[in-house]
Amino acid sequence: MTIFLYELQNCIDVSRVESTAAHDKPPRRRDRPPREAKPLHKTSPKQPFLPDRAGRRRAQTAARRREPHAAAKMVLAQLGGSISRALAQMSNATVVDEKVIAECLNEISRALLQSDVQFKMVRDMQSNIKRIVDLESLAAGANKRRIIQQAVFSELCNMLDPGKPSFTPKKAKPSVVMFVGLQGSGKTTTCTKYAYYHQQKGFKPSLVCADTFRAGAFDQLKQNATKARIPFYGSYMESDPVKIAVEGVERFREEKSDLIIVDTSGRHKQEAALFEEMRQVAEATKPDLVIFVMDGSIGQAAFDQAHAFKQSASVGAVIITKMDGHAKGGGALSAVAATKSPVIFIGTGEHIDEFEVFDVKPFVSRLLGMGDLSGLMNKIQDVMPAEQQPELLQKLAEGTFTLRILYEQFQNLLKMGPIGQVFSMFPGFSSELMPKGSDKESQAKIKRYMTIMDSMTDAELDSTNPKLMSESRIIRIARGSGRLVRDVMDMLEEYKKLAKMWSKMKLKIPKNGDMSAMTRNMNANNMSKVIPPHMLKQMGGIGGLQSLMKQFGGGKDISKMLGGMGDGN
Ligand SMILES: Nc1nc2c(ncn2[C@@H]2O[C@H](COP(=O)(O)OP(=O)(O)OP(=O)(O)O)[C@@H](O)[C@H]2O)c(=O)[nH]1
Repeated sequence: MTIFLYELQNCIDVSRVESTAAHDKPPRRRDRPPREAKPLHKTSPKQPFLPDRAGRRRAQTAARRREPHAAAKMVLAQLGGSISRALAQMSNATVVDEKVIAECLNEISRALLQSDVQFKMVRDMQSNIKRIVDLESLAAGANKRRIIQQAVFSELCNMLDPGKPSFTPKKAKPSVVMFVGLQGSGKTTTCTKYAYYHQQKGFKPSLVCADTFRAGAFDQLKQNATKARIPFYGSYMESDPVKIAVEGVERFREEKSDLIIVDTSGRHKQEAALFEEMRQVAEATKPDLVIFVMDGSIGQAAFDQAHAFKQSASVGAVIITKMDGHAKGGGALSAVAATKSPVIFIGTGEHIDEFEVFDVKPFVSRLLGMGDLSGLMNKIQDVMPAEQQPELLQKLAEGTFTLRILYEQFQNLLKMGPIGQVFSMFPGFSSELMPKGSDKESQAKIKRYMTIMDSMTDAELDSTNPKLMSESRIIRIARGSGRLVRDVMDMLEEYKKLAKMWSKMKLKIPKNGDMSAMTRNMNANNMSKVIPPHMLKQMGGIGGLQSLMKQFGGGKDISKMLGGMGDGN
């Protein structure tokens, strides 16, 4: 845990860097009539050409007209931050009376409205909370802040939960799932992620590319599907998406695929003809589920656009993409309201496995800065195989914090997903606290360190002797990894700091091998010595750390988290 905390704090320190990722999109087919300016949400790296200055100005004006409240867009993390602040301000008040509660609710409503949530939803939420928090009927001494926080929590959960689960595919029973969404929302990428997720669960998925609108769509799907070894169907020549969809579905039904995924063309709200095409594909393939893919940054326009899709195809579920880092996602609540369908997954990166099942309660809990400890524990247990844990503890207890251990922990940390998200799983933290871009920067830093370590010998990786790293070795490692000598020295400095921290932990492994006894000495005082001061401050000092550890369930769960060998395990 300390390693994770330490690495998390390193992420907060890093300065913002611009992403240089480029993704060129092939030009659209020439046989289509020319289209209007691209929608605002289209990611710039995918622009097929760079318009001249006048063209850019025209596009910007058009974009502003389409999204009048773009400036008011708030990132989801900011929404959580605003709500948490409103609640915190209320708890600072000496007496919680009607006026204080009204102010707090107004503050929360303002934050929700600014995050693109529909006015009616906000108004309903406000009156529901007022009903729950009826001051007169509350017993004296009741923790009003907690009751209000709980009410806000359950109201947000209600907003995100349409009350009916979506269709879920069953193994060995053929289902057709059709993906719809705006241009560039991440539909094609998400189709493959969805197929891959189910393939890992034992399904036999297949992909049909009925996107005949974007010239590169078939190649993109083909490439992704090939990498994931998922059968695909599409055509370079055929321009009728309905024909391709029907042929693809038939082919894969014959091949006994139990999850046939149909990718359709990207839409823009105004393009009525394309909406009609989507309706025809749905009519011809009779999907069991239509999934609306929405870019997490769509903002204010989310409700109307989701509503437009719902009207043209019977949307049964929503997937929100680009929720990694600081994606704007206030519209998620509106999309659920507009489609009356649940969010089932979120996309957390460009890679195939950067895809998470969406669970309403942990999500809202993180949003409100209440953390998601069970999610965090699951994540840690997922990435650190149980059989590795006792061995790691044993080594740490012996004071052998080697570079190899650090390398393995880096691997685990990267597997845990975007660091901002891991961060928000700690109660009291919000990913809002992290500077923009720091997620990418910290991941890049970890990968850089790992590249350096890849150029080390086994003896160097397993050594605990700091003197081993002589000048000549450092120069050799820098040359081998293509990095500067200074980079290697920086990495070694970080390693030394961590090694020192672990030596302060003074873990004692009892002779009888009872690891729980060892982890019991990880009390708040002990832990506070190894947590970087500004991180400790954010946690609310030793008191905050104590309550965090209590929430983990004391030594027992910490031992579970660290070693999976606590009492009764
Ligand atoms: N960071 C991040 N990028 C994503 C995510 N999902 C998709 N993308 C990226 O978003 C861009 C658009 O994705 P596509 O899958 O091509 O979008 P599309 O909706 O199929 O596009 P059209 O065919 O034009 O409709 C690509 O660069 C993807 O790599 C995500 O969850 N996180």
